[in-house]
Amino acid sequence: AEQSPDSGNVYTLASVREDLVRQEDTIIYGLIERAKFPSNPHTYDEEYAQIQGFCGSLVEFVVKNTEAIQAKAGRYKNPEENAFFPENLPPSIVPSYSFKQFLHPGAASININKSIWKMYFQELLPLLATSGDDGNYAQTAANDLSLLQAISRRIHYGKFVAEVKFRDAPQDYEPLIRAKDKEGLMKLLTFTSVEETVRKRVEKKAAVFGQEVSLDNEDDDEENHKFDPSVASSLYKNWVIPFTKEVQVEYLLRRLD
Ligand SMILES: O=C(O)C(=O)C[C@]1(C(=O)O)C=C[C@@H](O)C=C1
Repeated sequence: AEQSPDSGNVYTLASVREDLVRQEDTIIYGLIERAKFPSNPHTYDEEYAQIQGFCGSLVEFVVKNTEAIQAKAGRYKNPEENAFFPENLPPSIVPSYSFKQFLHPGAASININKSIWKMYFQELLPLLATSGDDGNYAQTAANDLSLLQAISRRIHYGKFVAEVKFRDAPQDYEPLIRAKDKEGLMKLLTFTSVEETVRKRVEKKAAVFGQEVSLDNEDDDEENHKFDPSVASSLYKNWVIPFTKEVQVEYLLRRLD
């Protein structure tokens, strides 16, 4: 297709919302994959891990080392990605793609993965995983990481949502930014009906994607889900949407620097 001179503007409110909808699928599959394993407490227990030359739990070991490999392979060159342990990540060793400079440079300093990490282990996992131990600690940690990454990517995508909203109505945002009016910004960027639609769709997707599929119609079992669909809507209602909004406010506060 022919590129218009304005094709630097690849993001619109419709396109970022479409992207958020697609990211729901990734998060829900991530929930299904993590729910496949029981709680497996040894994955998170520093005393149990006893890894030579490493201080921390098995999940920290897997996340830190996987992030280091992915950093070398260029993952964090993409402004949509934010590491959980950004300190001391090795540089990329692969040729770099030139990503569109869409965000204000202040975006790079926003990383709320510490809050996401805490929410994930303290709030989400107890709702999602049945208690038990099946020994699959490494697999459990790997599934934790891919779900954490999907949630983090979704939440930090708020930077793009905020930039689009700012460009669409700078006259509304600028006075609030100058006044550092967090509450006013929060109100201006909120669309309650959109949030409700998101929550309902996520719950429906969780029920549909988590269904047992059988070829015999009689056997279709609406009750037997791979995880409780209300966990997905709670995740969005209590954490994903509020964190996405927090990222938007943080981004906007830096937008005129
Ligand atoms: O769609 C938007 O406008 C967003 O900012 C995203 C989002 C969300 O996290 O789903 C957050 C705030 C809005 O109130 C509605 C939805």
